[in-house]
Amino acid sequence: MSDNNNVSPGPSEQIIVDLEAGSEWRFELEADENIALRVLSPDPVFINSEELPPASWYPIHRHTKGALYAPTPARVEVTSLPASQYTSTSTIQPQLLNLHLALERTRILAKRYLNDGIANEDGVQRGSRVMIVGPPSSGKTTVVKNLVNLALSTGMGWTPGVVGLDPSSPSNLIPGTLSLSTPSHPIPTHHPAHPMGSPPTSTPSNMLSADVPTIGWWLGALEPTNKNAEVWRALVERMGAAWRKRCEKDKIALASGLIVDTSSAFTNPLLGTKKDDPKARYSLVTQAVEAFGIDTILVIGHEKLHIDLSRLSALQSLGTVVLRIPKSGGVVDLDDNQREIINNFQVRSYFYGEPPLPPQIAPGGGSSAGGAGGMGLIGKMVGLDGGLSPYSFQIGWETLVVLRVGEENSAPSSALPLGSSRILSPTRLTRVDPAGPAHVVRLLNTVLAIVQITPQDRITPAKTTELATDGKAKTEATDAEGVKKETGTAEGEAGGDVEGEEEEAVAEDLDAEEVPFVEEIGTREVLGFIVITGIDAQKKKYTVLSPSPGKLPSTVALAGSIEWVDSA
Ligand SMILES: Nc1ncnc2c1ncn2[C@@H]1O[C@H](COP(=O)(O)OP(=O)(O)OP(=O)(O)O)[C@@H](O)[C@H]1O
Repeated sequence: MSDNNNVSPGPSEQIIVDLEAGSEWRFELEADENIALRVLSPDPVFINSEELPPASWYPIHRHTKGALYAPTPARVEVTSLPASQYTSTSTIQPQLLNLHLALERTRILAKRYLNDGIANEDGVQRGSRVMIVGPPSSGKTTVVKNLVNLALSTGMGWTPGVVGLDPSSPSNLIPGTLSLSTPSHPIPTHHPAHPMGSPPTSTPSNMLSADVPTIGWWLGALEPTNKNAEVWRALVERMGAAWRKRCEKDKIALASGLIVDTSSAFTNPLLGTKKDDPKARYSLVTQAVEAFGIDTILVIGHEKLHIDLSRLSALQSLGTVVLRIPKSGGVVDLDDNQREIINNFQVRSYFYGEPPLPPQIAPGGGSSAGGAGGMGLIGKMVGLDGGLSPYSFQIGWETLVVLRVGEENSAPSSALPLGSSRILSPTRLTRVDPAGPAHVVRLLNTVLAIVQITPQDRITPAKTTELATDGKAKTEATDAEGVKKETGTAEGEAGGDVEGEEEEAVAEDLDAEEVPFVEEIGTREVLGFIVITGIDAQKKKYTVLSPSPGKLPSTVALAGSIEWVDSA
């Protein structure tokens, strides 16, 4: 590590950072620090393996932590020097590059095999599927991003799948989501909100359409726990199936491989261990390996985890290779407060798009174009996505059907007759009763995931609480056998408000206590997200924020424990 003697004031008070070959310039931006960078030397400089465009300004927003990497001596101009910055020659970039080369070899062999039928002596038939695991703040997401950007920079046209199994730092959606995306261009590092790409743009037809095509599934919590493990398992199964389906149709996706980011909860050996198999260890890791066909697990740092996973018989029988890579010395340990700030930022940019450039770093050449009182930068700025215009409207309690998924949301067992126990599906749906005051208050500021409903998803009212022969009370949701045939399309019935006008109730037969949908809708991919920003108990209406004007694509929504208050 070296101190600031690599930083010097340049001509006309430029701030210059000189990087020696193979070194990193690391920075941590505080809440009031926004910077822009430009490369002055001829050789390339990288940020998370994306090459900085030569001579253009590259803005980096407040709260971002990261590093520039220079393989050869480089000179970079910075608009202002962050309070926390230093250079270091201890970088893991060479290890990441070696990994990338190994993955690239597999991709090329797989492509030859899939396109031209040319077999290879290693028997490679598809791109590698790699899962990164490690403790909190070990640099998992950063490693994923580097490997993805390295693959996307080769010019080979790869479209690697990126799986976000870390709902606390979701790739390109909002906290509480699991995602599968297929970026096709190197992903920039302008702000900490979306490490794997720009937030979705607002289009009425599909709220998840984005620079990076993404499918999302809603866990509604920031990490897997023993309570939501069954919902997690169901979601991961579905994600694995979505990736398999994609690969069946798309040989390039199959050859490009898959890179999976995981929750730090995966390091807990007992996470998801079931009562009927108490000896199982790392059961959610094994399940993800099976669901996605993972062939390589990369453990960051953590020696014991590496040994544990290498010895796990379930992984050995699947033939999964477990490798260990060093933790970068630059990784910043984020505290709860910083995580909360980033999570809020993620939700905000889902609705509002990229934040506008702060006046100090907006282009403007000294004019006021950069904003009131802004100095403005002279020179070209890299192209940025614009802001989005979300839309707020009111919708009736009866129109928006809010559901919760999972066992933990059902009534407490203490409410059952003495000596009874209930048998519940772990992914059962519970309708949030809008008339129950406690429920309604709990929904304020709640983020909801919208799910698509088809007529086949509707069922007749659930049969409930029948007494089993042993005298125990048994509660079951009605399953698809009870499908009620209806004629109209879901879209025709389930609409959101257009320009503030409230729609009629979805279906008159909705009883607040019953969930008239098959359980499977609780774990299917989501169409987008809304937030309940207000509740009018007298008029029985919610005020919701939606990313785009017009009809909601469905009025069935899943709640979780994710809340958001716009504090920007
Ligand atoms: N070499 C580096 N120099 C400076 N900052 C870095 C470096 N590597 C990673 N960081 C920063 O450290 C922070 C934590 O890294 P990252 O999010 O990749 O870790 P993680 O293991 O995925 O965290 P989580 O606990 O959320 O799962 C991020 O803000 C990241 O940008």
